[in-house]
Amino acid sequence: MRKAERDAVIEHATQIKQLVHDPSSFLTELHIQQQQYYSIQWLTYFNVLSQIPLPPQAIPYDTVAAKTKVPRSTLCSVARMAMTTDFLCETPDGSLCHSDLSKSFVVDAHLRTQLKHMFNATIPVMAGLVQATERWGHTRAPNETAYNIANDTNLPFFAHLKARPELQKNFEDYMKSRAISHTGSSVEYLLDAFDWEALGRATVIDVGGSSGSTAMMLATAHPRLNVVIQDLAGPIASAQNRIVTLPEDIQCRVQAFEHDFFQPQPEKGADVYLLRTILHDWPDADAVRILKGLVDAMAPSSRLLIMDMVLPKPGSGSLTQEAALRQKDLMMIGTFNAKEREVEEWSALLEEADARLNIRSIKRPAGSELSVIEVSLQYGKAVGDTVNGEHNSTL
Ligand SMILES: C[S@@+](CC[C@H](N)C(=O)[O-])C[C@H]1O[C@@H](n2cnc3c(N)ncnc32)[C@H](O)[C@@H]1O
Repeated sequence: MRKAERDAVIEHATQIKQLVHDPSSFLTELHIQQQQYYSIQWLTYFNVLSQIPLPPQAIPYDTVAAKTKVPRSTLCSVARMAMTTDFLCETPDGSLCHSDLSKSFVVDAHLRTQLKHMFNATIPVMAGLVQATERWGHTRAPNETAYNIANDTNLPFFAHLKARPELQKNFEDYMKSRAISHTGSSVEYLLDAFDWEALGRATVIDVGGSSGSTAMMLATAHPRLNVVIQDLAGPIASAQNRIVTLPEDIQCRVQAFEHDFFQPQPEKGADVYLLRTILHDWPDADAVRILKGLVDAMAPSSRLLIMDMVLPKPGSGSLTQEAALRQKDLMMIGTFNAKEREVEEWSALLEEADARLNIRSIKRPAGSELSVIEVSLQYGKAVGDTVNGEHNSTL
């Protein structure tokens, strides 16, 4: 089934369920959801999934319990709760086997990375939000967040990653896996949201480009593009390791340099400056500093592409899509005291950075969680090309 059709079915099912719920059934469902979540976490933590052979084979509970050193009865109860989400199944003779869903998390390393990231990084942050709000209230400080509570550190997120290389690697792996395999945040959507061919021979600066998934994808798809990845030392080292594995004709058009985006931008007058999932990590004051640094480097013909979420108004569209975006908004609050932004907030942010920054268009390719905001440097509003395709909005 195509993603758009699947999303539509899930949306209808969600709406129907909400129509028939009463408070009691709602409460029961909340209980069930948290137990389903913790069951899958338990199974992952004790490496149960990797002990179960791939379909059509099955394995007795006793054998899995012995191999993973967990009590058989707990394994049985936890696995059977997970099965209520179609995660794992049981044969008629009572052996444990994979469902198509649980099998995916064994055979696909990217999905496994995202599942582990959710357990180890995302959920603990959300769990720390009560304490963070209680302790720091209205703060915007980057080290007074739920992340600081969850990780028992005084360091802001990126400084903490720098101090803990294993966390830095996990985060890079997570960003890479989402860029490659997450259906809503694949880097490929960037191809559909901007006319790259029209640039001809051009230079793209991927500001905060991490280990280079976006840059490599762009350089592969468009042979006339040179792409420069800029990031902190750790991700740049990873990017450089990946660049040397590229085919020669692509490798020569991708470069990676350490650059702090709070410092003046060294690459002046580039055709495109790309900020992909960067500004949502920062409160307005910092986001403005990042933008000002780019404005100083932009030529009148330069384009700034911001690929980030544009939050919908509450209840204005699909509930399930809105929830997926709001989940990110809460993560940005919990991790950075930052946020996802609504369209008016994007306009205000750009205006605050420099009154010449004009939004030319906002496009959200079908299926993408992220929109691409195309911005140029000029006085007066651009008219005519403010389109928004299937998923675009007019400003
Ligand atoms: C959410 S990730 C986005 C990565 C990439 N643009 C993508 O879309 O996959 C944010 C990136 O910003 C980088 N970053 C954080 N602080 C930075 C700074 N001061 N200067 C440059 N890069 C920074 C991080 O290392 C990380 O790679």
